[in-house]
Parts: sequence; C-alpha cells; structure tokens
Amino acid sequence: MSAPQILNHPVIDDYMAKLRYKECSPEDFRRFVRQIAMLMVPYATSNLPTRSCSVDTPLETASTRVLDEPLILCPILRAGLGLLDGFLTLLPQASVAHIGLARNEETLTPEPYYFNCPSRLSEAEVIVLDPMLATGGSASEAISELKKHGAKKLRFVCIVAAPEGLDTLQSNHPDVPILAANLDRGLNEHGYILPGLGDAGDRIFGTEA
Ligand SMILES: O=P(O)(O)OC[C@H]1O[C@H](OP(=O)(O)OP(=O)(O)O)[C@H](O)[C@@H]1O
Ligand SMILES: O=c1cc[nH]c(=O)[nH]1
Ligand SMILES: [Mg+2]
Repeated sequence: MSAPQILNHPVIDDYMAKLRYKECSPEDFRRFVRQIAMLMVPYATSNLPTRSCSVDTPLETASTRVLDEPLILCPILRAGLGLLDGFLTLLPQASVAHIGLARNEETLTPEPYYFNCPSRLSEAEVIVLDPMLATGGSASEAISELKKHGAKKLRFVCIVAAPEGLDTLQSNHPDVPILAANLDRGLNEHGYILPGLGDAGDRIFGTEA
C-alpha cells in the first residue's frame, strides 16, 4: 500500500481558492474543475506503462516511447463527469466507463444505478475519477464493482479528500493508489467535507441540494 499523494500544488491551489468560493457560478465551477483535472493528469499518469517505438523525424529515426493501451477513465456519476473532459483532452485515446452512484443522504451509503464499461477492462489501466472523497463509500463501491467486472490495475483521483475517506478507501482497496489535490480537515454530521466545496455534483450541474 502506498501513501496517498496529496498535491498541494501552488497553481492548483490557486484554482482551488476560486473553486471553493461559495459564489462561484456553475459555469466557472465547471471550468475550474476542468482546469484542475488537466493540471492533475501528469501526476495521475506519471507511472503508466509505455512501450518503445521508433519515429522518423525530418532528420533521422528517434527511439521513443508511447503509452501502452488500453487506458480506461471511469467517472463516478454525476460529479466525476466534471473531471472527465480535462482527462480526455490530454488522453484522447482513453475509453470511458461510467458508474452511477448516488449517496443516500441519510445512511451516507452509495446506491448504484448505472454501470457501463468498455471491453478489455482486465488488461486496462483504469483511472477512477470523482472530485470528492468524503466517507470513502462511493469510491470503495465503484472500485469493488470495477474489480468484480475484471479490473486489476486501478488508481483513484479526486480533488478534495477527507481523512475518513482516505482511511476507508485504503483499508478497502490497499492496492489502489490515491491522488488528491487537497486534503481537508474532516466531515460534518451530514458527511460533507469541511471546509470542502459543498455538493460538487450540484455545483457542476447547477442543481440545488
Ligand atoms: O465518499 P462519499 O461519502 O461516498 O461521498 C462522495 C460522493 O458523494 C458525491 O456524489 P453524490 O452521491 O452526491 O452524487 P452526485 O455526483 O450525483 O451529486 C461525490 O461526487 C462522491 O461520489
Ligand atoms: O462534501 C461533499 C461530500 C460528498 N459529496 C459532495 O459533493 N461533497
Ligand atoms: Mg451530489
């Protein structure tokens, strides 16, 4: 089990300050999430496998490397969709799996409502995307479901993590590396991250909690 990687990157943090602000419009919120996603891609992919290849430059043949495929991105609906476009912009060869989970706001447990996955899941490097890791129930459930369908090489990327979510996800899936832009203080009595950024799905899609 590797320690979670918390970026605390100066440029990402500058976007985080804008994202957290309660008056940030859905339009701006979506844009900042997308920009943060793009800034996180190099960290989320730094140890992806590559294979050697040769390319003819105008001058000679260069030995270089390209990403090994398949690569699958898996946003957890809905809020994970906010990260998808930024990842796909830099990784256009990736396929996309969708997992629909809605957290029951009383029990705080995730309720599955959709699963759709490309083939070759068992060979693929799978990057699970969700801006929020709160109790860790949704991320754990999504990863369990992907493993049930054959996924073997998974990593989880979020924007804001709570200590409780990190503990739960690491104990349920010690083989899955976790990357977060920021680690926040904890959860309130409703399972929301403090200070957090509120309900990410509602803020991305302009729906009210
Ligand atoms: O770590 P947890 O305690 O499980 O909470 C985190 C989950 O809650 C949010 O989704 P939500 O259920 O609100 O669905 P939404 O994306 O449709 O808003 C968030 O996007 C995560 O999936
Ligand atoms: O703080 C939180 C916790 C769960 N889901 C969110 O969108 N935000
Ligand atoms: Mg939500």
